[in-house]
Amino acid sequence: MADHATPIHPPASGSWRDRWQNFRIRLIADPTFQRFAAGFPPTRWIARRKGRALFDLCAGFVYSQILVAFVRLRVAEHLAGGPRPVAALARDLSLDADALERLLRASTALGLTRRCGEGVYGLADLGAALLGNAGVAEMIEHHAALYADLADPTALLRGGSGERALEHYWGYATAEAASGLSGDRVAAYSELMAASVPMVAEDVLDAHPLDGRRLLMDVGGGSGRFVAAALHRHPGLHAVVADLPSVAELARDRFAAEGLEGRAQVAGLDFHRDPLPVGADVATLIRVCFDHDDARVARLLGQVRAALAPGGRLLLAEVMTDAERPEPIGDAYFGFYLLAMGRGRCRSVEKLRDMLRKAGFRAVREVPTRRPMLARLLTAEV
Ligand SMILES: C[S@@+](CC[C@H](N)C(=O)[O-])C[C@H]1O[C@@H](n2cnc3c(N)ncnc32)[C@H](O)[C@@H]1O
Repeated sequence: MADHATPIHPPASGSWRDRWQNFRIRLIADPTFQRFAAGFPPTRWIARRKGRALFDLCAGFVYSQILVAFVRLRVAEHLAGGPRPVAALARDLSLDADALERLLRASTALGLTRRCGEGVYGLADLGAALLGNAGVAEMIEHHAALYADLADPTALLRGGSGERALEHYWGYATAEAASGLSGDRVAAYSELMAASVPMVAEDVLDAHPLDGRRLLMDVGGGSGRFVAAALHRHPGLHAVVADLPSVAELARDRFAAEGLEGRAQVAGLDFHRDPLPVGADVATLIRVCFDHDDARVARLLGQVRAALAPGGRLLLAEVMTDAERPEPIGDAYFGFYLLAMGRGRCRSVEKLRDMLRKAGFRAVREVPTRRPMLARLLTAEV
């Protein structure tokens, strides 16, 4: 590795911290030091931990594909009743017992299952967590499209050629006229969003109950699952979902099926082109802004502010990143997911706060949510 390594030069000047960092980096890149650190008792554990972290980075795609097999074969569901012998499970899954044991050993190493005795496996914490979460399983299946787009990551960074799988999947991201997207083009992503939004809805509505609010407008509200959750919690509340026409129809169907049609309306529109319905005293943008570039988000925030009634409040919830310290979900996962999709970026609280202020909102506040890795929440006043 070090034979091909580019020499690292210390900066001519800089703080002692920079000089120390540069010294460390040169040292770690040196193969002689690597060998020494791996054997020297005081540094051995650090070297092993870092080596393991680097190996996990190399092997991450294999781990993900083991997870896909685990989900597709519904292993967690088959172990929900308790530990089972491999042979019996193999019969249920129509899989060769050796192949299944290989999968179970791998999923045990990854914390999904545990070995309970010779040839017997049961669920471990991560496998059990999957059981209670249909949205995660759908997301794992959906990752097949992202996996295809990431096959050549440098081509992706260079802009690539031809339509990417995610670009096609999220038809609105790069469409010239998103309001023309047919029901077929929006069905898959709307279903995926409906499967994954309940946890976000719970966290947002727990962090910021809508007591005392009269009319909620959920902008980019998808097939209405967030609105349905809000209406079930707050019997005095009315709501409107503003989304693309074919998605708004899905929300209309949901409201009819859940007996909410008297309290929930839909507005089929393109929020980049058409005005939003006016008069709501609370608006929500749930997992919407990160799909779009800055200029469009700035315009959309201005539109939402103009549509809200005096005294109205906006709740903006999505994954946010840290301005100073890049982190895995916002910067690595969403950074590349949105790159494949063709639009959007994960923004920091500071960036969104600034955009909200520029759109005319005041008193922007972050309200802590239970699972910030799913969504952080900003509120802003008209
Ligand atoms: C990532 S989904 C989030 C859906 C929902 N808020 C949730 O969290 O499950 C983004 C939503 O924004 C809608 N959307 C995207 N571009 C739009 C546009 N130009 N006009 C109206 N809706 C749009 C999509 O149809 C989709 O339902």
